[in-house]
Amino acid sequence: MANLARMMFFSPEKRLANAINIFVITTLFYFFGASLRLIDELSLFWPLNAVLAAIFVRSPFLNRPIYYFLCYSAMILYDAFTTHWGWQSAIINLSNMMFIIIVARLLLRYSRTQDESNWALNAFNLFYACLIGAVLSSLLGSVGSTGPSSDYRQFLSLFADWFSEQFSTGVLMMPFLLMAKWPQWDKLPAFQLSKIYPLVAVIVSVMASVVIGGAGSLAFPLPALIWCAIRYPLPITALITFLTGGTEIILVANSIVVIHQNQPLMVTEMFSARLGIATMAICPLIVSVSVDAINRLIQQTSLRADYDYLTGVYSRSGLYEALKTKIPLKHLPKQKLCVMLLDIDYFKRINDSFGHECGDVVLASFAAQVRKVVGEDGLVARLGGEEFVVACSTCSEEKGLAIAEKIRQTIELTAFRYQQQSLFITVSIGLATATPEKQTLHDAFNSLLAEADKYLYLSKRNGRNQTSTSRITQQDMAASI
Ligand SMILES: Nc1nc2c(ncn2[C@@H]2O[C@H](COP(=O)(O)OP(=O)(O)OP(=O)(O)O)[C@@H](O)[C@H]2O)c(=O)[nH]1
Repeated sequence: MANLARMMFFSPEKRLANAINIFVITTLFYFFGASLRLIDELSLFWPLNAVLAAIFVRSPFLNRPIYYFLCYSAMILYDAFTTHWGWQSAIINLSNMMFIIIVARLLLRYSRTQDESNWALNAFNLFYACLIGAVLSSLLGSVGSTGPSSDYRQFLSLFADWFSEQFSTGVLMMPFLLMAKWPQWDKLPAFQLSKIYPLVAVIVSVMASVVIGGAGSLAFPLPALIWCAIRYPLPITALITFLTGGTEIILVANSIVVIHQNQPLMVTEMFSARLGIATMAICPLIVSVSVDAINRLIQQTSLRADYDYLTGVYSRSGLYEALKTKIPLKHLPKQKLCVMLLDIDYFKRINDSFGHECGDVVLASFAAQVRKVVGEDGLVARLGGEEFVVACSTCSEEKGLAIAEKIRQTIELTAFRYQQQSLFITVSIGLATATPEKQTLHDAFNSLLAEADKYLYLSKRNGRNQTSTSRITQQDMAASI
């Protein structure tokens, strides 16, 4: 949703559109918040501040005084038309702006400087940014609306109410608002009943809170939420956590979850319940971001281990993994396994004459050419240095030789570009072919690799730029091309 929302509503180039959109969104959410205030059960939420703070974080170019001023003006205008608050409206809305600006600025400052993949730290940042933003804005709001000479207890109760509302709404809503992405419907995984178990567990645990009651019941959904964090993507976990936390707050405020015998709830109890729910809500989020970070790390590590960084072809270990799944020998038992060992001729001269960087460029282009010739029929890997291996299944030894010769000729005719120069290289190839019968593919490959190495040595010794193999004569070679 980040990119989509940015494309639809905000863009660094379209300042007028940004100004109009920010004004309209502020007015709409102000209206929405004011409407929630009319419904008793939902009057505990003021989502505008969290929504605007998330918008300013997701579109950092909006963090300019003019856009802040437009938000503030929209709030003041809305109040002017719909309330009789007078000067108090200026203070209350200033306190709203304070939360929005502090949270957005803190998140932009401390989350952006960190490694993007270090989401766990970002979740902590969110918690502390909401805490600081809520304390400061509630102070201003409560002092401003009660006045300096008012009753101390009235101020404290207003502050507690204000602070717990801002903090809990921020912590519950912002993770989802910051991470939400527009779903790619065509890529959604198939439905499986087992996938909804964590969600069902959340619903059951909330119901258990209602039945059992007491302050401890507020923590009942925590294990189920952590289960969600492990099973679902980050934005989904953030959404479920937000809905669960919001539901709990509504249930407690309306005495459906009874945490205290003396009803109605005193402000300090509601204050404590809200803070508790918000604090609980951050835990699954931290688990979720940690799981996300671990998954990314595993993906990156296996990518690094399976592929050669410079050329993009398989590494030695990646080739062994790919052999298990990608060579279709087991489906075609008569097929032959063909292993070619390729070594660029006089590669040292390229490094010596044009530099190591040029050598790297040639290696990468060489690998790309080999991949192009081999196509989907085989696997290409770099064993190290300027030595590569190709493994493919063919119907005959001659077909394997034809592929090897096609590679050799393509390399010979290719002009490798480096800066303004064209370089020409040749490659020597050793080829070994067999029908793996009782051997595993892995063992067959290893013995063919050792055999191909001997033929490669022959190719080098006989003058390079040639393919050597067993029983095949020069006439066969000529015929196979
Ligand atoms: N640029 C670059 N050079 C590499 C890399 N890995 C190995 N080399 C160089 O590849 C060269 C291999 O040289 P040799 O083993 O002597 O082989 P050669 O010069 O190709 O000669 P023959 O194989 O006998 O035809 C060495 O100079 C290595 O430093 C790499 O990743 N990048």
